[in-house]
Amino acid sequence: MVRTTPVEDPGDLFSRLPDAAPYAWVRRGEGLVAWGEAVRLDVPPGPGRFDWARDRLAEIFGEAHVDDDVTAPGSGPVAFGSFTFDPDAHGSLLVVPETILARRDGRAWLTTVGERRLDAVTPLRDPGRIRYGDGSLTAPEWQHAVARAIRRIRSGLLEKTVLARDLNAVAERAIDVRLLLARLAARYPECYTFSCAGLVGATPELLVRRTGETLESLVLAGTIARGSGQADDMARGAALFASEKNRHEHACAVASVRQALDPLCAELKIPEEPELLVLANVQHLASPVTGRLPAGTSVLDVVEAMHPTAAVGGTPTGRALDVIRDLEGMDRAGYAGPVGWIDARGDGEWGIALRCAQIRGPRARLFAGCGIMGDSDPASELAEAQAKLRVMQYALEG
Ligand SMILES: C=C(O[C@H]1C=CC=C(C(=O)O)[C@@H]1O)C(=O)O
Repeated sequence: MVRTTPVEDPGDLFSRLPDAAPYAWVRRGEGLVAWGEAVRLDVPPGPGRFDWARDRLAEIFGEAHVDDDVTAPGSGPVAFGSFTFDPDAHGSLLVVPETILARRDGRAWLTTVGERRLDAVTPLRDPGRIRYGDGSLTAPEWQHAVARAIRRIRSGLLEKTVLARDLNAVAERAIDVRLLLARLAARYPECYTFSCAGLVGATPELLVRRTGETLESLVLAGTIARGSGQADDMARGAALFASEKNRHEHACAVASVRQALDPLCAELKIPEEPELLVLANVQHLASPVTGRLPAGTSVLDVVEAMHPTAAVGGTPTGRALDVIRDLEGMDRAGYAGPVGWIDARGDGEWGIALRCAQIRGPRARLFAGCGIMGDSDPASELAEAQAKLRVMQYALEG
């Protein structure tokens, strides 16, 4: 029994979360937060994982008795999900939460699955001092891996790959995900602040939003650090635009999205030139994409067609993934995989899980990666990865 009813404006969505493992997808104060587990699906690895997930969800949603007084994208039953980057890895999952609180376009609603329970909102807990340790590779080892990838690109084997690194953190006390969400949303309002089964972050990259027949996506690739003032910032933004390396890196990502969406969309609009997306830590080249989908195409069909884009894989995809497997030296788990939500109509929003960490009790595993081209410089890529890691370091430390 699923019931959705309109509610008064709840204010800050995160402040309504009880101290349970929360689910969230929020940008500029709008989106969905949720808690409790009515249904949990562990998605079996393999090439058919998105089809399996879509079909199992359709069965589950089909069996529900739904009483929905709102009928908007995200009303009625919703599943949050996170898919591993590697289709053959375990760990992809979908959860239909028991309680969902949402706000969108001036409307707010509450969805409950089963009996309505009142969960007490406890005060946020500080995790205390954070200590960091190397992840799978030390910084010099990772730079070495980047140098090897550059050599393979220069030999003509591939055009682009994306190498990531991880960083381990341990707090004095269990990490309260709600605190991370609040800090991320305040500092990165342009990004999608997300939480799903311990994978928490603020990603600037929208893989796909499906609203009826309308598709939206935001392709990102090409990065430069923020400047020390407005003039410096603008000069850096202009340098990013003029950088052949970054424009080429961005063009690879756009081409991969075009290739994935062309067969799916009746209309597809991709601007000729990227624009600049300025975040608190870095600036990116960004291409907003829109398209029209045939009726009946679920958001998960689009996710399946798009993952992995060249923003997190490379060009050509197969060879780039071989290089990642060979040189990165780690399991990406949910990092760089699709994360988001889907409702019973097939509408939903999915991002690429970037600027994120996997949280387990007092431990966090932070991730960041960089597009590697033939003219990349390993030391600059390391600095870029460090700037991207700062997102979650800030969330942990405040
Ligand atoms: C792989 C990441 O970023 C991607 C998205 C935007 C810009 C990127 C870059 O310039 O390298 C990456 O392609 C990451 O943040 O871990």
